[in-house]
Amino acid sequence: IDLSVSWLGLSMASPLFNASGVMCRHADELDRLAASCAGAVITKSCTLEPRAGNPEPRYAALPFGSINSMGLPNEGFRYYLDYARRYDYGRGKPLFVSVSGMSADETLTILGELARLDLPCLPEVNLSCPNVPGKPQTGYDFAASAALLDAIVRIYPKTFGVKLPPYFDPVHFDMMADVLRAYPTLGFVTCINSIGNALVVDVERELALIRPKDGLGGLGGSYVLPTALANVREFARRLPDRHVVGCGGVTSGAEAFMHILCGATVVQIGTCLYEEGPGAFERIAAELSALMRSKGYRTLDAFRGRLGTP
Ligand SMILES: C=Cc1c(C(=O)O)[nH]c(=O)[nH]c1=O
Repeated sequence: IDLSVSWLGLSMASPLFNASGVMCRHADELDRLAASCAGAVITKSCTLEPRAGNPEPRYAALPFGSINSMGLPNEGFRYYLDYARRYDYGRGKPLFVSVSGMSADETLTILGELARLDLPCLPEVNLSCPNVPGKPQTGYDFAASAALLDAIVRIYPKTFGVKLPPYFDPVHFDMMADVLRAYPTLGFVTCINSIGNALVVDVERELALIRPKDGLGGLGGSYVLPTALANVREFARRLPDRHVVGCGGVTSGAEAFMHILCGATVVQIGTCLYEEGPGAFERIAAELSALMRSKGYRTLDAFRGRLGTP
């Protein structure tokens, strides 16, 4: 069974890696991911300046996933560019740098610096952070997304990707795909970010579970799997010459299989990684491999994007 993936000039021994935000804020965490069975590594979304993020409690594990309103805590883009400079690309694990400036200008400044360094890492531009009070999710504003992408391709000449929020209406799939299709250097779209502004209640204490935004936070984990799969399949259909990175609700080999069957090239793992630790990569890869064997598939290409309709 061959779980390898070659895409965007990269080669990965496993299609699984971390979702930005989980186990990737500090260099030691990133090194731990690089030493794990993950096929790649992506950094926590970065801003121009370091951020402490939102007041705690800001993360809670739930029966079927998680809720978070971290508020973009990160060490600042220079820290991650420095990590990207020192990273050992020779070990065959691609590095992705997630960028989520507090403004379009911040994002452009960060990408300009990244372009100047001309490193093998790829940017994943976050259009979907739901947890910075007062900061809208760019991905839900199609004109703002197009304007940002227009500016990005002027200052960043190489391949990049975007992290999208979940959409819930075919018209929105059409509109966002029309925006993204206009940028030939947009090599991948990551679907999905957390489902924003959910509210989880502690009945006994009669309190919201997390503090920021009076309890509103992004939902992750099994709760979001069906929405994630729909977004993966709908964008893979609309952007057949780009890659879709699946993200959302992967806790097992079967769910990784679902994402790839829906068209994902590779798959990110967030909540499950946060709760289980990096051993999740080995376990899920082994489960995926066993499932493929039972179905007679030897490679991911044998079933990628082949979901049918009854
Ligand atoms: C980058 C901020 C994000 C955060 C956060 O830092 O609160 N949480 C998410 O679920 N998705 C994000 O994109």
